[in-house]
Amino acid sequence: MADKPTARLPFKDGRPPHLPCGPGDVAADVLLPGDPDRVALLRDMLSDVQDFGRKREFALITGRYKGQPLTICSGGIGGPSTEIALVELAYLGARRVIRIGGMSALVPQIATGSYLVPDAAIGMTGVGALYTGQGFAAEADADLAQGLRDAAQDLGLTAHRGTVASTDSYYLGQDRPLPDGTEAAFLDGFAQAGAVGVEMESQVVLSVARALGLQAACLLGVHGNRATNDWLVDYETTQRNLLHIAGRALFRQQ
Ligand SMILES: O=P(O)(O)O[C@H]1O[C@H](CO)[C@@H](O)[C@H]1O
Ligand SMILES: O=c1cc[nH]c(=O)[nH]1
Repeated sequence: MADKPTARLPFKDGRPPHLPCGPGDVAADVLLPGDPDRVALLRDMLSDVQDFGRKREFALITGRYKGQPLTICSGGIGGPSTEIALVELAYLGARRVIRIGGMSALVPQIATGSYLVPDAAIGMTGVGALYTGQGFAAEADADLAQGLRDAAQDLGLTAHRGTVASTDSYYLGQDRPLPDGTEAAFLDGFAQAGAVGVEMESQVVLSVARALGLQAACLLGVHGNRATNDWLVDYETTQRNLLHIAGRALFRQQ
């Protein structure tokens, strides 16, 4: 890679234009939450932490989880920022990526406080369509996904299996009312296509990771349930369990 940034690839001395870090700063294994505050929340669960700070929505730390090197990097909300994070992480040496985040279930059987490890992500994200083609499912790495389900079970936590739907929209695209009362009806279509949950990034993570040759899977805490209208007000425990499940899955495999 050139030392001098070019318009085509604006890295400087190997440092990417968006993530707050450079060569040698990223571990092969990466957890990708959406919210930068979740990087801070999980920080005390790692040892030997190097904090590279934050640029825009991208906060990044690298440390050790039970002795193994691990990076946690936030990717923001939605496809565009998530694609940026994944591509820059891949340039910096990431090999396995797990999206850790939240979703709402579309079926009553998947209760708030439980987890979903999708086999695949469908939906209507622009980045997903760009990388995978409109209408195609993006598949998780089967071994990594099964490792996450096994790890959850070992920890006594319930991890469901199924398809998740991702969308670029939190309000209209997820059938939430706008201030003038306008409501859409996209969730039935996702459920009819086989999805059991909805959120905003899994289709992006799985399709971009596949194109980059990264092993990737998603581990989603169930923050809401659209069938029962239940909403988890405090999801700190769920978020911290995401790190325990993911860490166990990543490092048991080796
Ligand atoms: O919990 P995170 O990873 O932020 O994910 C979910 O929450 C955000 C919306 O509030 C979207 O990014 C959605 O996918
Ligand atoms: O309902 C929800 C919950 C989390 N994330 C979403 O995108 N939607």
